[in-house]
Amino acid sequence: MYKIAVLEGDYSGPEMMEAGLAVLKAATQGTDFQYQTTTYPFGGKGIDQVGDPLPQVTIDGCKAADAVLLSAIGGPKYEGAERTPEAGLLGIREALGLFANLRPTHVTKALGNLSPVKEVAGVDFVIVRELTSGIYFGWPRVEGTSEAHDTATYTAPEVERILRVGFKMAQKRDHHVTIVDKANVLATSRLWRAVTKQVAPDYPDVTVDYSYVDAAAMRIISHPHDFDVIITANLFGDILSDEAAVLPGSLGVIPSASLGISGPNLYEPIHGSAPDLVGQNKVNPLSMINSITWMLRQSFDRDDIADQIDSAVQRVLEAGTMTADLGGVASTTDVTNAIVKELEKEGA
Ligand SMILES: NC(=O)C1=CN([C@@H]2O[C@H](COP(=O)(O)OP(=O)(O)OC[C@H]3O[C@@H](n4cnc5c(N)ncnc54)[C@H](O)[C@@H]3O)[C@@H](O)[C@H]2O)C=CC1
Ligand SMILES: CC(C)CC(=O)C(=O)O
Ligand SMILES: [Mg+2]
Repeated sequence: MYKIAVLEGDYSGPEMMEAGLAVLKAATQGTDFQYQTTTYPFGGKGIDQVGDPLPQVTIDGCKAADAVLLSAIGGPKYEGAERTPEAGLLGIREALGLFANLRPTHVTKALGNLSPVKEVAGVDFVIVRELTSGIYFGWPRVEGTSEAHDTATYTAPEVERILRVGFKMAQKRDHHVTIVDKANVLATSRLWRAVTKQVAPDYPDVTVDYSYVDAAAMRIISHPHDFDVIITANLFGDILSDEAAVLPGSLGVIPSASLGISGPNLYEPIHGSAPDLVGQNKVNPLSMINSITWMLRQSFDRDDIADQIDSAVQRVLEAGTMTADLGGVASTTDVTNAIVKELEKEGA
């Protein structure tokens, strides 16, 4: 019996988690995939329930699980809290040692026509984002009214381990890595380049190029077919992955996987808690559903079940059942129920 830790999120987060778990249940019904979910207090819910966005019970429960599913946290109610939901999010990534965050941009046939950008069908790249260091974690941090400080820090081993994740991934894809940095300004970026030059010879079948982050931001939209694996620092990966989400038409379809050295992986949509959509049955559940298929493949080696969900999703999109962010008129539950129905047809 696999153990899945569930962190259900704030604002629109729980609606997405409910949709994702309904699809997981339908897809695994009648199979030998046995699992139990346990929900832990986390983020804004952690603050509301026990006064802490990341209580110890949640860290312990996640560490003991086989995989963690997380739906986005945060929102207006928690702005200015002493310990914010976002601090809890950074904390769980650190506590589980999840240093590699994989964020794919894959424009399938069904999504190709929905993009505001031209000729994007077939675009397929992955952003490999360093997740537990850089400016989001650097010290000192000084919060002030007349002056404030954030510190960007990287050590060579931190850079090396994320580079190796990206290079190995490129070996299984199109053998092309782009390092995105700001080496014309930042010392940390120059360290990334120096470490890349040491690591790259271990992967002779992979071509490496470098792009400053400002130019990369433009090329992701103007020449998205140029990329295969982008490896980049925490802050740049956060920003560029939201930008890249424009290519398949919406943030609401992009999943992510966060991997560590050992212990459970964590799967979550890349976007936030969409407070503007809360309670309206409008949020796109596909980013959560796609996160769950990734979990089935990566943590449980169940490509068979993941493939069934993926094809059910494609059929539902091709039939035009989609939420407003993709230009449709369907609700969250319409999309979820349509996917469940497709899965039930397969199982029948
Ligand atoms: N992993 C996490 O838990 C993350 C949490 N956040 C937090 O989320 C809160 C809201 O942040 P925002 O800047 O508003 O970003 P957001 O990603 O929640 O929303 C940005 C825009 O995208 C739309 N959107 C996002 N997900 C969608 C979906 N599945 N379907 C349809 N539309 C969707 C929203 O409606 C909004 O218009 C903040 O407190 C932020 O700190 C932000 C990013 C990641
Ligand atoms: C909310 C932040 C802490 C992180 C973020 O935006 C992300 O991981 O995408
Ligand atoms: Mg983000």
